[in-house]
Amino acid sequence: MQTPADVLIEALPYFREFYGKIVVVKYGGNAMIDETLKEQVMQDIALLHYVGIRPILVHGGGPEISALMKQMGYEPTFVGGLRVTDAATMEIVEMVLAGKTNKSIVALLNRQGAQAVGLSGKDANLIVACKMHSPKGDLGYVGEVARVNPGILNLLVERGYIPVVSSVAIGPDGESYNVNADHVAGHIAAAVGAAKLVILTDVEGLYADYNDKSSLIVDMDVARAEEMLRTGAADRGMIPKLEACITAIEGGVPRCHLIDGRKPHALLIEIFTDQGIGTMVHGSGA
Ligand SMILES: Nc1ncnc2c1ncn2[C@@H]1O[C@H](COP(=O)(O)OP(=O)(O)O)[C@@H](O)[C@H]1O
Ligand SMILES: CC(=O)N[C@@H](CCC(=O)OP(=O)(O)O)C(=O)O
Repeated sequence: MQTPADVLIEALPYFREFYGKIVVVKYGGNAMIDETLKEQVMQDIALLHYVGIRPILVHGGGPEISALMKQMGYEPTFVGGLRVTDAATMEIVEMVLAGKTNKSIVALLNRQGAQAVGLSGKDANLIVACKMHSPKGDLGYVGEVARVNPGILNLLVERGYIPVVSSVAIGPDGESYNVNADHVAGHIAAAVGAAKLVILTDVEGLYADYNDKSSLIVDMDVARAEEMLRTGAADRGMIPKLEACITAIEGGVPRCHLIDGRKPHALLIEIFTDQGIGTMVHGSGA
């Protein structure tokens, strides 16, 4: 029978491995809706901070954007997991993500004793984007990351603040772009040299076959992630997540994880226990 001390001792090698390192956490979608879970995620992030890890939180908020769009009489449309974003939708996206969602996460983290600072990709030109030209059609103001200027993030984490980043980016002429939050997380993880990218989502992890829940992939390399994108085995919301893992790993991040944000304290289980959780993506041969 494991005692509380055993649990802490099991975590010791992980405290040591990640002490002083940056861990980028992507939090979004449906895992963000439940208030109890939300509070637990904030506790986990505060805990990372208090054991000397430097977390950066990148958040989404797709369901909240869709809810406000519907309230305002617009019908949300997605192509390949990305929201078709006309000018009116872009305004709603910015109001929700950079406004309400970002500030509510900051407030929740600060209630856990952290010093969180909310940023959008516009602050200090953190995320510069250009229009995404998708082969699937014109997505309007959907952006792809052209450049990350991580200076502000490094400054904040060195001073003990927890950056909370929304995925609204700035274009070359100062215009706003709606960038998928998974894509932003992948680019930020690469730009800051994170030790890990952890993406919390609303499934156990990546299934080889989504219709077969016994096909959870525990561990895979980038080549297999690319293959799953090519064959369509990962579709809808999983597409940007796998793309984010590939971007991060190609940018030097050793490991990325897709984990179940509906599971209480999934983040702590992933980082501090031997068992791990969800799907780990790593470089070829790692
Ligand atoms: N092979 C797969 N394994 C797991 N999930 C998949 C797969 N293919 C598609 N999906 C879908 O991806 C979704 C996760 O993406 P999304 O809903 O955008 O997450 P979030 O809202 O957390 O950003 C899952 O709920 C599932 O419907
Ligand atoms: C282009 C695009 O799709 N942008 C996303 C941005 C928010 C997001 O990514 O939220 P989740 O992480 O909750 O899905 C959107 O408009 O929904």
